[in-house]
Amino acid sequence: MSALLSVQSLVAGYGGVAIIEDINLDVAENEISVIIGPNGAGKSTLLKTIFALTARSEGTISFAGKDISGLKTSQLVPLGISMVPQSRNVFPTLTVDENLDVGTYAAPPKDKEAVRENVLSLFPDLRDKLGQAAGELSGGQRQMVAMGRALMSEPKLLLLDEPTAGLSPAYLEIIFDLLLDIRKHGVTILMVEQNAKQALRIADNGHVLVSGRNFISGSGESLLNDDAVRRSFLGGAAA
Ligand SMILES: Nc1ncnc2c1ncn2[C@@H]1O[C@H](COP(=O)(O)OP(=O)(O)OP(=O)(O)O)[C@@H](O)[C@H]1O
Repeated sequence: MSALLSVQSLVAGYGGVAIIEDINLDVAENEISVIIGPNGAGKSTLLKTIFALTARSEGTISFAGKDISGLKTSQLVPLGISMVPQSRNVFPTLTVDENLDVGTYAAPPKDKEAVRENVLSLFPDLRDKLGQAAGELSGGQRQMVAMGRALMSEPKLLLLDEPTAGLSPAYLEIIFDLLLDIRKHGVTILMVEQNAKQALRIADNGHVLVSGRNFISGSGESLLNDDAVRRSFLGGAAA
């Protein structure tokens, strides 16, 4: 099957300095794909470049068979790409419902109410918080609002930057279970995660990045069982 997202020979960075030096990566439709690697490897920069928030200088990015390399973020959302950034990913003074509504601005759905119901069915905990300011919620609940907002544009591909950052182990499991539910709704997921072992356990495929380049890619299971990956990126312990 051809890839939903294909990144070829990507070079990108900030102010003319390349952070992504040469990245190749394919994400198949309806898979969960995880990017791991050391701090500063360029993982967030890769996601931001795919979502046109960081400047690409070389290489191509294709989505659903179309070259999207030159498109702006506002053009990517209607095509079916959405992103949840790592931090400051909700509007704290807006209510939960207003935050969800913001997610429809760039690509208004035909039936907003049906999409909202669909999103709330994934995050039932948010139902009795709809009128509350998002800034008053716990970290895990805020992450649900951010993911819900991103899903309001009905994306085919959801980019998530460290969805479990700063969350308790209990919430970490909740978020990973939610990702499996989101995938069941037909959404393909590409995420960056520091909780690499847990993420690889639910992932179809993983990509280890080092210094802006591919180090190794493979199925989640094969990376969990790879000695070099275990030693250098998973804390050494058996999977
Ligand atoms: N807006 C920016 N302007 C300039 N340099 C930046 C910017 N954002 C990130 N960088 C630099 O790019 C490099 C890669 O950062 P990036 O956040 O992509 O790494 P990462 O692999 O996601 O790291 P972490 O796991 O620590 O989040 C770092 O050296 C960082 O300082």
